[in-house]
Amino acid sequence: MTESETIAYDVVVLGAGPVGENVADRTRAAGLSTALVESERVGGECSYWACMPSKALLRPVVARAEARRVPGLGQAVRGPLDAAAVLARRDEYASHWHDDGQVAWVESIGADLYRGHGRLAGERSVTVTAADGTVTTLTARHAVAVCTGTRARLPELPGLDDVGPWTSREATSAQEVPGRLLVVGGGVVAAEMATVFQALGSRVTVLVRGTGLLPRMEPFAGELVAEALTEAGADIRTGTSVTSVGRENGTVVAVTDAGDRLEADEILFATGRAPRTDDIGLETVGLEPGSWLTVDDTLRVDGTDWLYACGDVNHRALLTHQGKYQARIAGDVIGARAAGRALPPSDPWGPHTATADHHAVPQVVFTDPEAASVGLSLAEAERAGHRVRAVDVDLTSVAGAQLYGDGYRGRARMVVDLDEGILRGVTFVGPGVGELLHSATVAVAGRVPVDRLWHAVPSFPTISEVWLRLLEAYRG
Ligand SMILES: Cc1cc2nc3c(=O)[nH]c(=O)nc-3n(C[C@H](O)[C@H](O)[C@H](O)COP(=O)(O)OP(=O)(O)OC[C@H]3O[C@@H](n4cnc5c(N)ncnc54)[C@H](O)[C@@H]3O)c2cc1C
Ligand SMILES: NC(=O)c1ccc[n+]([C@@H]2O[C@H](COP(=O)([O-])OP(=O)(O)OC[C@H]3O[C@@H](n4cnc5c(N)ncnc54)[C@H](O)[C@@H]3O)[C@@H](O)[C@H]2O)c1
Repeated sequence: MTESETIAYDVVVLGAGPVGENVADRTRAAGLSTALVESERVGGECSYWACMPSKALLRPVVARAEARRVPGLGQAVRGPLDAAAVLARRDEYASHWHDDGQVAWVESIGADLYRGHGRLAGERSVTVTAADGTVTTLTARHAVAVCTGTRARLPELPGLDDVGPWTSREATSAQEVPGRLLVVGGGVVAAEMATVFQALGSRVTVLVRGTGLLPRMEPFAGELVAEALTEAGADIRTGTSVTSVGRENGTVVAVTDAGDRLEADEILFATGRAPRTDDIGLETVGLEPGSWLTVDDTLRVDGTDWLYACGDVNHRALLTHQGKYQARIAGDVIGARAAGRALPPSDPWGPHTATADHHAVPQVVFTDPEAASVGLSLAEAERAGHRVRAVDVDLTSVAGAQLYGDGYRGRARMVVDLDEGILRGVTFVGPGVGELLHSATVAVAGRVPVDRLWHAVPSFPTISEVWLRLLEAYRG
């Protein structure tokens, strides 16, 4: 270890994923000197092993499926996908795993980038250990923001170390399509990656511990996605746990709790995320290494007046857009506090409060069909004690959906708060619904009265007419 200098900044941001970048952007906009510390690539998981490469892989899969449902066009796209071309386009969208473009952006906002592993070293202090062992100490006059994200969480399973399992990183950066792929898990990564590899030619088996896919959404979302995946040829087994794994002559062998022995070329564990806080010096500030960082609505870590945590690492909503929302708020809060401006004591929808994290988190799952939701599901709303009514509509009743593709299948639900006359949550499932979601997000975050929505007239013939069907069904 080579000791070097100590450099003082107004703000030090630990982790330059999408969230850390946005904190730095806002603190620079507030006129604060800002250091950004990154141990891997500027742009984080999202740019290289998550959102961008996964969506680049999914786009041709979904485009082909949609084209096949349009007579006159469908015949032209009967053939298989060109896997090499799909992977090559994915490489472009992952910037070939180089971060030069994002480094240039960091320079453009006037933040200083430090490459190396960052650790807290007591209050307002961060050490950065570079690849050559040089240690730089950064001190923060106003704030340190931890934005170190998550890594894939693997279960403890006999044989796992020897099998060379795929996580989301290997799946999103794969350079070859395995002949047979086992997917363990039933969440978003499992659903999206099963969709990709089934369409690229793998024989996919999905082992779901629970009762269905996408358990955080309304039940019909997972049901419709599973139905489509099954029709595409995937084998989805619910209520199934893996009890051991191994490799025999290069072949993955997984044994299930039912005693089944499944063989594959690769096995992907899409079993959730763990916070990257095990080696960031949390113990030096009285916090538990490896824990999620609990924050208040200004994104400040409980019990401190200088430490902030934004994005995946605070476990509020593991989504890029929501982490960036938190980053904008945290950056503005740090700027206001540094300038000595008091924040209004209680302004839930003001610029310094991450209220949407509790009420209006949107998410699109880019499968075929897409599943898109915002706010609370019916079960979540009931658990939260709201008096609600769910209104369901079959999307096939909408002319715009019929025109979108023959045999269109989809469903929508809005969860109405009967006491307040507003929407607690909305879910759409069907081809092309991802782009509809923001209308629902505006309605939920804006607490738009259901009666006023009656005057928001959707254009004919768009899929958005589902709003009219939902409101008609609600009025009865
Ligand atoms: C396969 C997959 C697909 C996804 N698709 C979507 C999607 O379509 N839409 C969506 O909204 N979300 C998606 N997500 C979730 C999204 O990737 C995360 O919510 C997002 O990346 C979180 O951003 P972050 O900046 O908090 O963390 P990260 O992106 O994980 O960035 C954290 C950064 O901190 C760095 N770091 C960590 N520890 C240290 C340290 N000690 N010192 C220095 N640097 C450190 C890391 O190297 C990394 O660059 C997906 C996730 C996965 C796994
Ligand atoms: N399009 C998007 O917005 C998008 C895409 C991918 C990921 N993400 C985000 O990334 C995060 C991570 O996604 P994910 O799918 O890894 O996590 P997840 O938490 O959504 O799903 C993990 C699944 O694995 C199961 N599981 C956990 N341990 C298991 C075990 N030992 N054996 C079998 N099953 C087990 C869980 O029951 C759960 O269904 C999510 O929060 C998600 O929102 C978002």
